[in-house]
Amino acid sequence: MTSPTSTDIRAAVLQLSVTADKSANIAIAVKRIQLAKSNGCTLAVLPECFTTPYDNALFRKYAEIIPDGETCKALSQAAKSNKMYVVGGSIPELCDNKVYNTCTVWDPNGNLIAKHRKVHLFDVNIPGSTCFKESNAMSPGNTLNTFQMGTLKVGLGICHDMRFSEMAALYQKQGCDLLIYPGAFCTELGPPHWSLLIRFRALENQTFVIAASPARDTKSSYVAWGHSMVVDPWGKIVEEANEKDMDLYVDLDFTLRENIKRQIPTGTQRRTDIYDTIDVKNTK
Ligand SMILES: NC(=O)CCC(=O)C(=O)O
Repeated sequence: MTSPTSTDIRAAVLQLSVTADKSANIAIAVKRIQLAKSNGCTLAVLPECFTTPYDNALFRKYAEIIPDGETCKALSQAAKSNKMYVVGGSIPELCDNKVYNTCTVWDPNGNLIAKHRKVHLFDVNIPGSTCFKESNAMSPGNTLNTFQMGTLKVGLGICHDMRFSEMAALYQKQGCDLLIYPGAFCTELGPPHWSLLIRFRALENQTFVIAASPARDTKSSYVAWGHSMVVDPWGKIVEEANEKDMDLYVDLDFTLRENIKRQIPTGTQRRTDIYDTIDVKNTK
C-alpha cells in the first residue's frame, strides 16, 4: 500500500483525448494509469469529463451511477491493481434523476475515498466568444470535499470552481497541501485565464495545484485548451503540457510548501478581526 510521506509524491497528469466512444475513453485512461505507475507515479489525475464529449446534449446519455457504473468499476480496479491514488477527473453522474459533474477519488486499495460534485457550473455568455450554460444539463454540488493521501490533505474542485478564490481559501484553512482541479477550459478563455487562475490559487494559498485538461480536439463542438499543469506554492509552473494528447509526470516536494509557509506566513497573518472567509454550511 502506498502511503505518501510529505515529500514523496510523483504525480501523473493525464491529458487524455476524449472521443464519442465512452468505453474506449475509459480503456485508454486505464492504460495511461498503468503507464504512470511504470513511470513511478503514486497519484494519477484525469481531466474533467474524460469519458464524455463536453456537450450539454450528451451528459445525461453518458451519465452513470456512482459507484456502480462502468467508469467507477474501471477506476477502482486501476487504482487497486497499480496501488495508486486515482483522481478520476469527472464524469456525468446520474443520481435521483439529476445529472452532476462529479469527480471520484480512489485509494490504492480501490476504495472510493472522496467524491466532489462541481459546485460552480459553467454558465457564461460572452458575445462573439463563449456561450455555455452547463446548468441547462447539470445540477450543482453543494459541498466542499477533501481527501487524505497519507500525511497530505487534498482539496477538490472542478474547472469553473477554480475561479472562486473563497473555495480555495477554505481548503487552505482546512490545511490542504494540494488542490486538484480536473478542468476543460475552452480555447477562448484558456489563453487569458487558465494559467493565471491556477497560479493565483497556488500562490495565495501556498499549496501545490494540479489542473488536468483533456487534449485539444479541433473537430469537437467544445474545443478544450489543453495545457494541463502543475504549479508549486511559490506560484511557479513546474510542468505544463501543450495542447496535445500527453502525460506529465511531476515530483512534488512538499518541503517547499513548509518552507514558504514559514518564510511568508500569510496563513497566520490573516486579519480575521476585520475580514474572514467562512464556511457557512459547516458553521451553522
Ligand atoms: N468546463 C468548465 O467549467 C469551463 C470553465 C471555463 O472555461 C471558465 O472560463 O471558467
